[in-house]
Amino acid sequence: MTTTRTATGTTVLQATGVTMRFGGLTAVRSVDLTVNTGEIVGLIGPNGAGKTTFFNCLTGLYVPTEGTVAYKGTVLPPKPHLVTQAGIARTFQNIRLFANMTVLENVLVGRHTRTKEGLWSALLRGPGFKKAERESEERAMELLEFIGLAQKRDHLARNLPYGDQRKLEIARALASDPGLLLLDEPTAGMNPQETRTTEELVFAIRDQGIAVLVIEHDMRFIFNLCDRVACLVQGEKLVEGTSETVQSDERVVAAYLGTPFEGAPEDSAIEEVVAAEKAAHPDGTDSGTSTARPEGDDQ
Ligand SMILES: Nc1ncnc2c1ncn2[C@@H]1O[C@H](COP(=O)(O)OP(=O)(O)OP(=O)(O)O)[C@@H](O)[C@H]1O
Repeated sequence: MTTTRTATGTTVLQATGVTMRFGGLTAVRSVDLTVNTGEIVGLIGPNGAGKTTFFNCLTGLYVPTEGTVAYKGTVLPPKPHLVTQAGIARTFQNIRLFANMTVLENVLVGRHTRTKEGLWSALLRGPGFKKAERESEERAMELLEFIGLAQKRDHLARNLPYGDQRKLEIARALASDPGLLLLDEPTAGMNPQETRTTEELVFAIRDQGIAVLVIEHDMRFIFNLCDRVACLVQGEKLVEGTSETVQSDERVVAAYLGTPFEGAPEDSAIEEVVAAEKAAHPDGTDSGTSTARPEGDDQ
């Protein structure tokens, strides 16, 4: 697979002031984000930062409390099928395949937004329907070739190894011929080899002219892959920039590692206490300051 970059250019996705409240909880607060053609953009942030909620706002699963989502300059109505029809496809954090359908059938399901034949045409199986069916199957097979699952077209989805199931989800998303693909933790649960293959696959998707926005916790994957990275913390966009900028930003490091709480003793104070304890108990007997969990404390 090639990893040649295509030129970045026009704006594909423009999210403006997206806010999502659940009762008293603001899961996403006034987030702006753009993705341009030819780009792979990463969305990172600690657990509960609002990444998936933001994806759900982009794809019409949630109606944002405030803000707009535009695709190629047109503001999208918050309805998943209209968002897909417009040109945005996604995968989910947890695999959502049709387990008892074949690999090919799963991809064909993803084609339905691009087939124009209606109910009567399908029931009567007229020439128009048969032609559309043939074209859909050809496109589905092209996609299976692309992701390397053509040989397994007749396998049931549930019998595929985990890494192949994740690939199949991506093929199904690509079946709607999107201009923007949203990937929610595509490497979750993968071994390093599978992660590397996924990285190559995402580059290849980008090289086909599809912009990509990806949520991921694997920082090595994100920083290798992305042209730009945005970091959400507690629903707000904390930092956005190149991989180099974001990975060296102290606020991002602090958000992941946790900032010291107010009033926490400084390192020098801790060292003083430890030294005093050692002096009082040079033989190493119990100092009473052990950090071991007390028996029966299972918090
Ligand atoms: N449908 C919902 N109703 C109420 N609260 C929700 C709902 N969906 C998400 N939340 C809350 O919104 C916040 C953001 O959750 P979200 O799943 O978007 O975070 P995330 O960054 O994707 O986390 P993770 O990395 O763990 O997947 C969390 O506090 C979560 O509990």
